[in-house]
Amino acid sequence: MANDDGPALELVGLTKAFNGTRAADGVSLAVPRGALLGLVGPNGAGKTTSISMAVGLLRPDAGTARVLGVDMWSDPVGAKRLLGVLPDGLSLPERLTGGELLTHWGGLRGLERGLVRERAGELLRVLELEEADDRGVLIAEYSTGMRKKIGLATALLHAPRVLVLDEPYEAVDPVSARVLTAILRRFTDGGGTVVVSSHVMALVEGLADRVAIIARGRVLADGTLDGVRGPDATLEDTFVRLVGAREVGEDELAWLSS
Ligand SMILES: Nc1ncnc2c1ncn2[C@@H]1O[C@H](COP(=O)(O)OP(=O)(O)OP(=O)(O)O)[C@@H](O)[C@H]1O
Repeated sequence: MANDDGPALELVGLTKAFNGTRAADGVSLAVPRGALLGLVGPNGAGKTTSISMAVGLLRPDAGTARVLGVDMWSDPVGAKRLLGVLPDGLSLPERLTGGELLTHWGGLRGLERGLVRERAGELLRVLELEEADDRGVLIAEYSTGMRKKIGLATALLHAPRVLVLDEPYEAVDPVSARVLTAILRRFTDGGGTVVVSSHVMALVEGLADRVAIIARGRVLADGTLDGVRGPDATLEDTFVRLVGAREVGEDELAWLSS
């Protein structure tokens, strides 16, 4: 059973090595209820690995995750019921339309058919996928941004309490990005909790109230946006200071300007 207090999502010492190298090295985070947390880090930092372990897609070597107090690895069904996930590189059934996917997904989630029809129609409309659906466009024909949006719709369909979205804004046009932000705000206003990974610092600054910076498989900073970046710095300044910036030397890639 979900508990009534404590964090919405807890990552506890999550560790995973690939070929002897630790992609996540004791990642611990507590995301309070109602928070919108931005998870940022450079390429290869371990964001996707940590998220995948947190949502039950990748078995950790050590550590665990709890969703509203429900342990992901001892009660995966209970934990996943509370969770909506947009994974990295989501694979979708290409021969279905968006509407068919949502109908199928709702059935798998054990939702009543009428409710699925209602919610699916609303999600397709709000995410501006309705017109393509009316024309019978298959997911195989979707653009990258449309794939993100239908993935998000599957994450929302069962009205989860915690959303974990890996790069949800990637390839999404500015109008759809606004819709996505409005959906996430409504979700947190209603007491839901969101974790969003992103490379775009300005986006995280405008969206999140909490931030965690991860690099080389470790959490370097975690807290409120103001607490992490300080009163005078931007999130990007803080990120570069903690992660370290690489300058391109004058003699490097010289052949590009010859
Ligand atoms: N299945 C895998 N097999 C081997 N190595 C992996 C695997 N998945 C991830 N890695 C390695 O683990 C490290 C962390 O990768 P991860 O995808 O978690 O980083 P990330 O922070 O999500 O990066 P990006 O921002 O580039 O998406 C990288 O060095 C990556 O090469």
